[in-house]
Order: sequence, then C-alpha cells, then structure tokens
Amino acid sequence: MSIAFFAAIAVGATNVCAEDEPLGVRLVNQMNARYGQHTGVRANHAKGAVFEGIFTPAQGADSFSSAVFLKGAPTPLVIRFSNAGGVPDAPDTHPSTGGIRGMAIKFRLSDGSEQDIVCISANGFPVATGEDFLALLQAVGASGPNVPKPTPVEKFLSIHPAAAAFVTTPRPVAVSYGTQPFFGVNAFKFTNTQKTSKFGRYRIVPESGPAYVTDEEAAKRPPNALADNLRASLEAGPVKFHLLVQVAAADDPTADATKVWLDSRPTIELGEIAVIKALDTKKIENDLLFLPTNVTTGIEASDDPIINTRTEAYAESFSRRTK
Ligand code: HEM
Repeated sequence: MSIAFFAAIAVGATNVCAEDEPLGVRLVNQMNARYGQHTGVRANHAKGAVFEGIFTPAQGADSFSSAVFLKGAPTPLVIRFSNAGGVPDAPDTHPSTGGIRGMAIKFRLSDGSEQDIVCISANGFPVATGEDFLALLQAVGASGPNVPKPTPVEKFLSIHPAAAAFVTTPRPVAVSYGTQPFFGVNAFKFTNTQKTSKFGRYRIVPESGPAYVTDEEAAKRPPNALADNLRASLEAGPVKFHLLVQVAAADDPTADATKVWLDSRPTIELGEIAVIKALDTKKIENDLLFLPTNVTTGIEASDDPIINTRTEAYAESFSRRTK
C-alpha cells in the first residue's frame, strides 16, 4: 500500500461509526464505506480465483502438532487466491489492492471437519489490534484530496511506525499467484501428542521460488494475469508450494502481528501444497468461508487479538454477501 493509494480511494469514503456495534461489524461497515457495498461480494479480498489442491504432509511433521492432516494420507484442499481490497473485478495492479494478495486454504479433513489457513503476501501487519485497524481505515476515509495537511492518515502514520513501514514497503507484482510467497502473520499454538506446545506463524513458499515482474511489465499485463498465469502453468502439471511454520523463540511476541520475528528463527516444513486444477470461481466462491479460527485439534489460536476480530468481521461479511 502507498500513501497515494490511500488518497486515491479515500474519495467518497465517509466514516461510519456506531460504538455499540461489535468491532468486526464496524470494520466491515468501514470497508463497505471505503470500497462501496457490492452485492454478493466480500468486503475485502473481493476478487479471487478458486482452485482444487492436495496437501501431502512432510515426514515427521506430526511431531510438531497432532493435527490430523500432518500424518498419513494426503488431504484434499480448496484454495482461494485473492487480491486485497473490496473493489470487485479490479485489475491486479489497481491501487485498491495495496499490492497485497491472499491465499486462503481449506483442508477437507478425513473426519469430515475442516481446517483453514488464511495468509497474505506481506510478512506482518500494519497494526496490532482490530481497534487500530478501524482507526486506520477511518483515517483513510477522512483523508480525501482536499483535506488540509497533515491529513488524518498522515497523522495516524506519524504515530504508528509499523503502519508507516507497512504502507511504504515495495510490493512487486508476482508472475502468477503460483510464484508468490504468503505469510500467516498471526501466531498459532501447535501441540503434539506429547503435549509439547510451540508458537508459530505459517509461511507458504512457492516450490519454483518467488518470481516477480517489473512494475512496467505489470502495468501492461491483462487485468487478471495473476490467476490467468497460474491456470496456464497448471496445463504442465501441479503448481507446488511448501507449507512451513516459523517457530517463535521463548520471548518472541505472539500477540502483536506488527512484530515480525527474526528470519533466523527456525522454520519447520509441514508439507507440500499442490495446486491441481482451476475450479469455477464464480459458481463456488460465495459459498466458501475461510476463518482463521477454523482449526483442528493440535492447533489453537494464540493470544493475538486480531485473530478473533478477523473471524467476527469475516462472518459479518459472509452474512452480507450471501443474503
Ligand atoms: C483486523 C484485521 C482484519 C480485518 C478486519 C479483515 C477483514 C476481512 C474481511 C471482512 C474479509 C472478507 C471475508 C469474507 O467475506 O469471507 C477478509 C478476507 C480475507 N482476509 Fe482479512 N482482515 C484482517 C486481517 C487479515 C490478516 C492478518 C490476513 C492474513 C494474514 C488476512 C487475509 C485475508 C484473506 C486471504 C482474505 C480472503 C479470504 C477468502 O478468499 O475468502 N486478513 N478480511
């Protein structure tokens, strides 16, 4: 995201605030005010592409967590790649995306239940709480082009250095969704059969390595190149990622997604995600709901407050888009 991005989409966005409503509802109200409310569309990550996949656990992954998908037979997946922002059908390079992509994965577990992992292409988040995220969205909404400087968003960024760093980080455009690394951002607690628990954050790394195009090339590409190019790659066979967990050291913060852990922290390989074939996105995407709190035995949410706020907001967005 860039400051220009905030200015570009702040036009027409007003602040909608009802203190008595749950935080997740207020966040969705604010997103709808910012991007417009579009029937049958997600309040955020509105443009997506859905694929079928399969997860194969790595040897020994079950020593990290007793989660059922980490041992034995491969698990079928439904994967939705997306661009951030609530503008449906926006081109991949549209400012409303802020350069942020999403990868949401639903594991169809052998016992009939589900496990979701919902990641973005950024390592870290601009703010540590849902309240601060709402304040950021409100500041953006109040910072139209004719607003005197310093604008509310400029003021917000001046006192929230993590948010300022987030919005000024360059976000190159990937060749396809299949060449984009993704990050879980929020910490989860993993417990194995010996009852040993560790905190970790997911990382999803393309097997072929990350690959990007220049901004000039990106601007010339068709509007859905990220998904189109992944579909084209699938003609030659599955497109693979590695699912890893970065493991926290004892004093690493687990409740603050702005605090990225050192790269030197160990990562454990949980297994391979193979994207197999494209599904009919328009037909199925609205029935899909990915929740960060949708976890199976052996995995729990950490004390990161954003996790529950996300679930509240996603459920609200789901109920609006399926009405
Ligand atoms: C307080 C912080 C956040 C809020 C309020 C928020 C809000 C939302 C909302 C309203 C949706 C639409 C949900 C739906 O209709 O199903 C959404 C989708 C999504 N969000 Fe967030 N989000 C937050 C943080 C995050 C973080 C930290 C990540 C990743 C680490 C993330 C990744 C995604 C992805 C990938 C989707 C698309 C899911 C799909 O394909 O269905 N979000 N978000």
